[in-house]
Amino acid sequence: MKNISLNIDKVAGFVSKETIAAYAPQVKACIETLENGTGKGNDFLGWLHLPSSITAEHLTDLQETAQVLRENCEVVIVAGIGGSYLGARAIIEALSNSFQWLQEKKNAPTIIYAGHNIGEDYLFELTEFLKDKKFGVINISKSGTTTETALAFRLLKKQCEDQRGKEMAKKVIVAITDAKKGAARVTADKEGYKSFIIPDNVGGRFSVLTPVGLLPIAVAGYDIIKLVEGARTMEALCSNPDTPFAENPAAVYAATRNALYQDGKKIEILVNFQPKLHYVSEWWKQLYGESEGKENKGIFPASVDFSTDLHSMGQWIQEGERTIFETVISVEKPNHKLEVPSDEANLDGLNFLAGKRVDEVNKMAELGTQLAHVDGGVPNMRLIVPELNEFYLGEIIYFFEIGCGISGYILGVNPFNQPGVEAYKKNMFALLNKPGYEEESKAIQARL
Ligand SMILES: O=P(O)(O)OC[C@H]1O[C@](O)(CO)[C@@H](O)[C@@H]1O
Repeated sequence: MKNISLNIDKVAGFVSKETIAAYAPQVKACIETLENGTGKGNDFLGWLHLPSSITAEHLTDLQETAQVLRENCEVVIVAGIGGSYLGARAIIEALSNSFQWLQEKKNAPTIIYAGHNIGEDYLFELTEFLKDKKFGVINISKSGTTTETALAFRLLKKQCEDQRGKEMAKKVIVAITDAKKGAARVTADKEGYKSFIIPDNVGGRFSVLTPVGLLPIAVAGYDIIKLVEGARTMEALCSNPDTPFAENPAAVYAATRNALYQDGKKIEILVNFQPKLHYVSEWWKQLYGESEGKENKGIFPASVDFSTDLHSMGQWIQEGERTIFETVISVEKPNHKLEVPSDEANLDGLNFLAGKRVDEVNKMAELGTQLAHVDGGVPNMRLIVPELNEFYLGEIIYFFEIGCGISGYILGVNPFNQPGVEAYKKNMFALLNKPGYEEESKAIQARL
């Protein structure tokens, strides 16, 4: 069976293959540091061997819980923010029919996301939509205290209990949170919800292969066993310090992006040519942004959906400041076949494409874009994915996770903390006069 692979040929005109290969000893040392748990943030390495440590019993428990939600809900709300929803959304959207929620006949509950914003209209419209729906909630928060998620859950819990009764609510609300601490844990224990634990040593952005991602994915009807199998395959290949550098795609990825960064390429754009991958990019942006953006360092992770964004951001990428490089997620084979029809009148002049698959057109757009961007001064890597299924998405998850751990260590930061995100929270709590923030409230009021 094929695996995902990384092609860096189109980086060679910017940093040489020798420069990248010279990172091999450092990369090996970074993998050993991860493996031995001797580096920065070593209390958050639970993701490293997570795929191989997931038991069949755990997967069965998740599948059985998913089944309860599938049988009792038309809609399931996944309430969470950042790492507590992006991984699930990335996988579910990558695997779903693009028009899933418009389908009349459904074989799984519609998954809706909440708790990732504080938009009053969003929450109002959601509660309105849910009024006549049999809905359930998966409440996900590692800390159990994140304001966005807690606020949405407060509304959803009440509505679910009012609409479906306390007993049914107990059945269709599931909590995924810390084993002991946080408001989500307290509520789950008090109300008797089924709950799953987010291990202490797995940070939010590395948690997609814990119940945080696996339960929503199973509820949506996707095969979590295959997803974990894919991740295990990459774990065996990429977390082994003895895998030769050139055969370890995550090692090569981490080395290449750092070599480019040293060469002045400060922005990495994750590119896809399949709109279903939009949320894979959103997940990736948090993974790399929170892990590396600190100590006034770090590649800025950006993303585009092509060819859509070639008609908006394409100009900037082709001719703007030359501080960017691209990593393209290139899916080899689509899951469906659609040919361009021939048309006798040929008014649109497209008969030269008649009989070709739409994907052939897309692939030429991809190749043409790569060549144009490289000509324009944008180094280009390609992550080649044989097809979009659970197995390869599992490979993608682990590839990017360990690539991030290695890359953060090359950069010299702690890739597993996120101290910077507290600043806005502190100000918001002070502005809202949260109990315990009296001093901060006074200080911030004086600044306004
Ligand atoms: O799961 P929690 O604790 O609600 O946190 C959600 C997200 O918020 C952050 O902690 C940032 O505040 C992320 O790192 C995390 O993924």
